Amino acid sequence: MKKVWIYLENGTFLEANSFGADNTVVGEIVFNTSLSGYQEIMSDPSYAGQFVTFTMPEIGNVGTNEQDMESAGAHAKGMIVRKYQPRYSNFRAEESLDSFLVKHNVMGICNIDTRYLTKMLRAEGSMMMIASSEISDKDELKKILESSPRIEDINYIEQVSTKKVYKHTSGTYSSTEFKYNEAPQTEVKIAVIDFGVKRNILNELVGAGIGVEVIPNDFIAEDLIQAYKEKSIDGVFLSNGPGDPLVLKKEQEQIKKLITAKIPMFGICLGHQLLSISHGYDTFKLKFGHHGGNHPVKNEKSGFIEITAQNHNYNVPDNIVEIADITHTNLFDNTIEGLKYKDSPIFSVQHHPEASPGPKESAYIFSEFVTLMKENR
Ligand SMILES: NC(=O)CC[C@H](N)C(=O)O
Repeated sequence: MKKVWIYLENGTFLEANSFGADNTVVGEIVFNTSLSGYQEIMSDPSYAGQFVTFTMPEIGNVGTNEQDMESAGAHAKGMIVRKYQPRYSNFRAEESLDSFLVKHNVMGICNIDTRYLTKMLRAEGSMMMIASSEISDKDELKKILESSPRIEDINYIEQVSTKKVYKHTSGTYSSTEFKYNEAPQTEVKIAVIDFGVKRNILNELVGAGIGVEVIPNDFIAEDLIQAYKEKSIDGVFLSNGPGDPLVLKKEQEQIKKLITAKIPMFGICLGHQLLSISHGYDTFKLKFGHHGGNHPVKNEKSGFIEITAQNHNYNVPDNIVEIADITHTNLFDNTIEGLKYKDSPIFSVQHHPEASPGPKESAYIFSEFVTLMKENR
């Protein structure tokens, strides 16, 4: 097998084997504890700029297929796994994970102690790293890493947002019939602002009876306010997306105008963070973030515990309770997972109700958005 070398900013230097694309790449290393869904994770645009360490020890055994893509490409810088399994076996598989990574120019790093890496990241926090299938010299890798921009210095949204407006019409995916369900009758219409949206969010919105038009990140608030006044949209959805939400100044300015216009809004993950920042409450960085498919979240309204899919490094601050009610709380670390703003038709969640990969028990949230829009029509 080909060799690969990785160097982390805390001085850790390791040799491992590589699959997927050959390259020399700098990114932020995080760990993900999901047991399944490696393809959905690699094609989730929110991972742009990051290396994902999988705690699941064997990866690759179900191959990859077109239906499970969360976007048109694979956006993570690389994946780090204990064991890469080249022999895949699944009736939906179309190609191996190796050729999938080559096609999307993403590095695969294997035969590495991912438990050691995960424990280190848990103790020291997410950090920058470099991986190379070409350079084996530690000092040279260190030099490149130190002269490269950090994740918070790069605007990854520009790379992953759509360049043109489009309508999304596909409904939710049936995991018993292995096909997309027919979209129900449209009850309300929205504009989805694409910061790197996952396809399954669009599927769930459509599946809840929402007409969906996806627009680029460089949207103009006045156009949406006009569309809302003319009743050609009933609300706005703010998507998930990569990187540090604090760097997205242009987007925050536009969102502030939508808040003032009292347009019904719903945000997931990065969208949730941008709503907080645009209300004047800046996000902070968690030590190692939440990336996995088993995070218990308490629904503060019903009292029920939902097991959720998560993928974020940043969080909204506790003092946002001055202007919003907490609707959901993470039971791993008590951080805020969901908000309903007190005087406006706006709510948002930090976790991923669309799952994909992960449990689907938070999917009711999409119907709550429909109710909110109907109530404010
Ligand atoms: N999935 C997302 O939208 C992630 C949001 C943001 N990039 C974070 O890491 O917190």
